Amino acid sequence: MFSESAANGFEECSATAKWLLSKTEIRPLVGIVCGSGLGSLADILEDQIAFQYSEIPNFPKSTVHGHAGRLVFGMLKKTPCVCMQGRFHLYEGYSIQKVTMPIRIFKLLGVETVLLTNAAGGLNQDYNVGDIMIIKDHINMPGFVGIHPLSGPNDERFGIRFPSMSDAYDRELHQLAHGVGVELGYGDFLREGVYCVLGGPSFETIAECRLINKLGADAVGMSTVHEVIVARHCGMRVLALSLITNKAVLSYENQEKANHEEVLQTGRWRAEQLVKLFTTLVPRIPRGNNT
Ligand SMILES: O=P(O)(O)O[C@H]1O[C@H](CO)[C@@H](O)[C@H]1O
Ligand SMILES: Nc1nc2[nH]cnc2c(=O)[nH]1
Repeated sequence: MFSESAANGFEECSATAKWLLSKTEIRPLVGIVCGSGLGSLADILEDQIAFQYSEIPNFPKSTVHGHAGRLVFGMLKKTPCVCMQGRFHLYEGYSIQKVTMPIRIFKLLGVETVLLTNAAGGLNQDYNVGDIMIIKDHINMPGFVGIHPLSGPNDERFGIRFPSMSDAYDRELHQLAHGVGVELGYGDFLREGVYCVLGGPSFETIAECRLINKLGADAVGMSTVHEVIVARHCGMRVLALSLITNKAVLSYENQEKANHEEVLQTGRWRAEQLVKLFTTLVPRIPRGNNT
């Protein structure tokens, strides 16, 4: 129906948002994106109305194990939410515009705050598997070579041509998440750090891990950053969390190898704590002050 070059164009996203709004009375203020193995976060929503991605006009399909491919609307305490149970990645073959299209749809649904989660490899040698890292900043590796979700003509209806990214990760939400984590007794495995995105789908070599660690990254993955940029471009506030699902291999003495099954297993193991974190956090998110 729509051409790929306009995959996240205003008209295309509006048509999809309009279709969704005609099927549910929920008007979400918070949008949640579930990372690999973290799909159970959607279960926290009450009075659910769920759509398979395949039935939503103009929506991509999930192809990765651990990403169910459902868009779930529901209430969390008194907050209306929408949750992507499964996200899209560049390595699936989607254009960067298609990967980030759901974030623009969030905006057009009325979402003010986006909560993103991902599974990531821990580069910081102090990190352990199962740590939850509040992302304070990112390194957009694909962006260094022009693979950027805002490349191409800018549509002012979404945002400005040159958006700042020095305030990409909302400091108030960061403090809120940290406070809730401590309150729930998660202090021992709560971190804050820098996330680096690479294209995937292969995991990193040892030399690549060493390089990005030296550049200042604490964790590495294949998602989130494009979504953050698009969310900030259109003025939604962002909180992003990485679950450290495996330790990145930085030494030739180490025989370990990253693998997707371990990533999913760690997701299932920590899901309960993430569910509690979100259930406590979401009702405390301030409303109506987009930046
Ligand atoms: O970032 P999410 O979607 O959590 O998934 C992460 O886990 C997968 C690798 O196991 C990659 O897709 C990586 O990006
Ligand atoms: N690139 C990358 N993505 C991941 N997702 C989960 N773990 C990893 C990892 O070690 N590297």
